[in-house]
Amino acid sequence: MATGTAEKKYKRILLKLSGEALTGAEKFGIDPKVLDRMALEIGQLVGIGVQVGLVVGGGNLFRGAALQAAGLDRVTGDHMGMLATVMNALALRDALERSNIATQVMSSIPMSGVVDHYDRRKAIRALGNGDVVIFSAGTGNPFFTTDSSACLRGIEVEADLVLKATKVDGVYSADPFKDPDAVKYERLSYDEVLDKKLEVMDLTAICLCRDHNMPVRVFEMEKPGALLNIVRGGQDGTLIE
Ligand SMILES: Nc1ncnc2c1ncn2[C@@H]1O[C@H](COP(=O)(O)OP(=O)(O)O)[C@@H](O)[C@H]1O
Ligand SMILES: O=c1ccn([C@@H]2O[C@H](COP(=O)(O)OP(=O)(O)O)[C@@H](O)[C@H]2O)c(=O)[nH]1
Repeated sequence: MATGTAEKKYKRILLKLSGEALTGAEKFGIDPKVLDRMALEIGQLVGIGVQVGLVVGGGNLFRGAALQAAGLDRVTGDHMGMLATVMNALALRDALERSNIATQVMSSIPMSGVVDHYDRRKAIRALGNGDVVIFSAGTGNPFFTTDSSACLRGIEVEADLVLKATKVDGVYSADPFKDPDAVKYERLSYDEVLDKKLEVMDLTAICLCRDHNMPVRVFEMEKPGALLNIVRGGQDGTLIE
């Protein structure tokens, strides 16, 4: 029953991977071992017939805010950050295709000859054909984050769920890296995240999801099997809805 519906709760997901996660054991850039592990986990989803859209961050290479702090113009820094996400997307496509998973990269910033320009209808068609689609270059606009682009693309392609893979195993009452007494939530409403200013995801992204009823699950990518478990209906991490 390779593609049986009983094996999965969600038909189409939008998975957001943080750029920083790609660094793995390396000091900078991209750790090929992390790419291979992600390809393996994503391949398991494709194997049970889940349609997978991906958004990858760029924080392992450049972040606009950090470049601004170093003296660069903010918009230039954000352009560099968005280009960084395209590099990560190319690396991820390479790893997925080496694992025989058909993958397309689309960019919000036209980049003829390198990747296709984002086209919602083409993306939906590719997802329907079982290809993984990586949405790169964020929203194409400065002052946004890849959390927002993940939610935006997830809503546009009518995904059933946005999954935010991160370093922590869910949303806590405070940043668990800073507050050892922070308590994990199993479930939160969008308004609770906004009212409590929980910073696991940027608030623009949460507002967008609230306005379009897009559920978000925040989970720990390093936890083996968590991703597959979630698409089968498991409760890893925190659900925001
Ligand atoms: N209330 C909270 N619950 C969980 N994580 C939080 C919270 N507030 C801040 N964080 C931080 O948010 C990070 C997750 O965001 P993510 O986008 O993956 O990281 P980055 O900071 O690299 O963009 C976690 O690693 C955690 O340190
Ligand atoms: O729509 C977008 C998405 C991203 N970025 C820039 O790209 C960088 C990398 O994205 P992000 O910080 O979201 O990556 P992550 O934290 O997930 O690695 C950001 O810091 C921004 O500078 C942007 O300007 N517009």
